[in-house]
Amino acid sequence: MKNVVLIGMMGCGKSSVGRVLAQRLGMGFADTDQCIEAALGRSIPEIFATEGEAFFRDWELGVAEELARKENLVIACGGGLPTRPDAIASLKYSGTVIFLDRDGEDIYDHVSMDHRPLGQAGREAFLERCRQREPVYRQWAEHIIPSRATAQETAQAVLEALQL
Ligand SMILES: Nc1ncnc2c1ncn2[C@@H]1O[C@H](COP(=O)(O)OP(=O)(O)OP(=O)(O)O)[C@@H](O)[C@H]1O
Ligand SMILES: O=C(O)C1=C[C@@H](O)[C@@H](O)[C@H](O)C1
Ligand SMILES: [Mg+2]
Repeated sequence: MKNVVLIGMMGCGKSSVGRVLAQRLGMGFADTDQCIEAALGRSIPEIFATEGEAFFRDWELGVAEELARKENLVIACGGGLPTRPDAIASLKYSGTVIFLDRDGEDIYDHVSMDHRPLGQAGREAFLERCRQREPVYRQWAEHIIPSRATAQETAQAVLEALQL
């Protein structure tokens, strides 16, 4: 089976929905953020603080290319992965890309930004990043699924969109 690739803003629910989806589909689960943290033995905030964003994005590309060679996976992408066209292009080639569309205000007001280095410049900066990213997510997505219910309900909506 082709991969199912989840994209969307940080905190929209890719990791939580992805885990539920993988279980429901009997597929494996991979999370690009976790792959990078495991490979480097450091947390995302540490990586951003010591190496910077460009270094992280290069790793993200490498992980995307590696996962794209596999199949039968639900892949939760890092929120910024689609800002590198080469990274999301390789994953799109490997599967179906789903944009989990959750309102930026809802995310900022309810999701902790403690471990999200690019979420720490305040509410307006976060919402501006959402506005910049939205067309990018839309451009790559085959399906756009509102992510405003529980992870289970959002996973169910993804299954229906995939007709699975
Ligand atoms: N559809 C949803 N509606 C409301 N809250 C949700 C939804 N899906 C997940 N959540 C909650 O939002 C938080 C962020 O979810 P999650 O970590 O899955 O986001 P993410 O998209 O993987 O973020 P990141 O890009 O930073 O890895 C979690 O606390 C999760 O329980
Ligand atoms: O949206 C982003 O740029 C990010 C989202 C997270 O998944 C992590 O990849 C990291 O915090 C950066
Ligand atoms: Mg995640």
